[in-house]
Amino acid sequence: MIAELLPLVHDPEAMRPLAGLGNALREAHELVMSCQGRGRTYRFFTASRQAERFRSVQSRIDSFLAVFPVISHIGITRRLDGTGSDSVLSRAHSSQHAVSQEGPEVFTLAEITAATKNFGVVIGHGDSGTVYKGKLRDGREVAIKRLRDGLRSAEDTFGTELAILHPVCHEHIVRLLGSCAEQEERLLVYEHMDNGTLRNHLDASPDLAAASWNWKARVGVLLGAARAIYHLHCRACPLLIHCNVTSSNILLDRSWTPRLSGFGASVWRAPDVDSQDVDVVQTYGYGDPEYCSTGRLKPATDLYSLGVVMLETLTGNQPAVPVWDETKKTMIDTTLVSWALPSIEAGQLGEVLDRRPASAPTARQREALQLVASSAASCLRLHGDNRPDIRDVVANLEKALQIICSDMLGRFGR
Ligand SMILES: Nc1ncnc2c1ncn2[C@@H]1O[C@H](COP(=O)(O)OP(=O)(O)OP(=O)(O)O)[C@@H](O)[C@H]1O
Repeated sequence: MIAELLPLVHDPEAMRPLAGLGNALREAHELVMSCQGRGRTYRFFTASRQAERFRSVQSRIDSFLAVFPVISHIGITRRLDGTGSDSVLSRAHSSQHAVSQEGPEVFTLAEITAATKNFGVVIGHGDSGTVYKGKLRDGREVAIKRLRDGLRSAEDTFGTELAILHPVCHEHIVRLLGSCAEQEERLLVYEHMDNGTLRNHLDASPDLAAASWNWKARVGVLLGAARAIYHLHCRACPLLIHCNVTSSNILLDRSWTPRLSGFGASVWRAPDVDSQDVDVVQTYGYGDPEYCSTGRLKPATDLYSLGVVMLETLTGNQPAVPVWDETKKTMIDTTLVSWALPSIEAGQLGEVLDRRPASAPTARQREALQLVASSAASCLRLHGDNRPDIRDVVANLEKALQIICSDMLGRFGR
């Protein structure tokens, strides 16, 4: 497979998904050479570190192999088209949100250490590592994810985000600017998002949430996230499934534009198949029950997680809700879906609606929020095939936002 991919490394249409393959192979070669002709004592003392480096480079090579079906699809399509210039990829690239024109920047550890003032300001923690604030020499503000040393999943995240996220360029998706892989360090450098995550804002105190976090803002954030997923499912090249849509992975930039992040578990969507056999660990509370029981991943898996995010945004609750258990006489956690969905399906949205944005929404606001709630309910259907297409979700959210905006115009004359 590698032999078939290599000639495409410099192909204008395939080079972006394959950016970094050459480096990964070179690193693997250097590792093999560094082990040869060494004495037993050297091998004894360096074995575990070398094994770790082998695992790391192998996971990066694996992530390139995952794109093989897409790349061969390009070749076949191009041969069938009999043209190199108007292939499927060229047409997709001509869309407004094209892929990035350059490969990821490679930073030295010294540059990263200087940018973060020796990893001085922590802005977040995730499963795969810690995120630091930084400022590059040219003045760009960045968020730098320092992946946890020695963690296999962290190595996977590094390879996957570089191969998958870097080529994606869209107004509602966080930009991955570059990386650093030096010594044991694996670092990813993103544009800095100044206004935190959707989760941060839903957790904010009632005063703050009421002031800055009205229904227009909330539906606008959902619409941005849905447009990002639409781009991944229907426009990106190659197509992608995000696999980890959560309210903590929806960040807000300086102008409060929502931007989807957290691509460490994402996968390329194989062309012409309904579902694919992929091992993905979903965040608790967001897991698609169909995927959990079948292990078959579909774009509809992202729709389920988006449905949970929509419920969080409507109710203000976390994906796990503490409720009183009468038989156990104690508080237990239940899922937000089982807590909120029955009320929504019974037409009683008001019972679960967050009261912080407005204790009594106007009739037009209620109409818009009902539209969002119905969309959420359809995303949360058990069978993926019964969930809507992401295009329908985008259309519903656009309509809901339009109703809220025209209601505001009518009331405030703005
Ligand atoms: N580009 C960014 N700008 C500002 N803050 C960020 C950025 N990226 C991440 N963060 C902050 O760091 C936190 C952890 O990041 P992230 O969720 O991407 O880490 P992770 O290890 O991939 O986590 P997980 O796998 O659990 O999603 C985020 O919740 C957010 O608060």
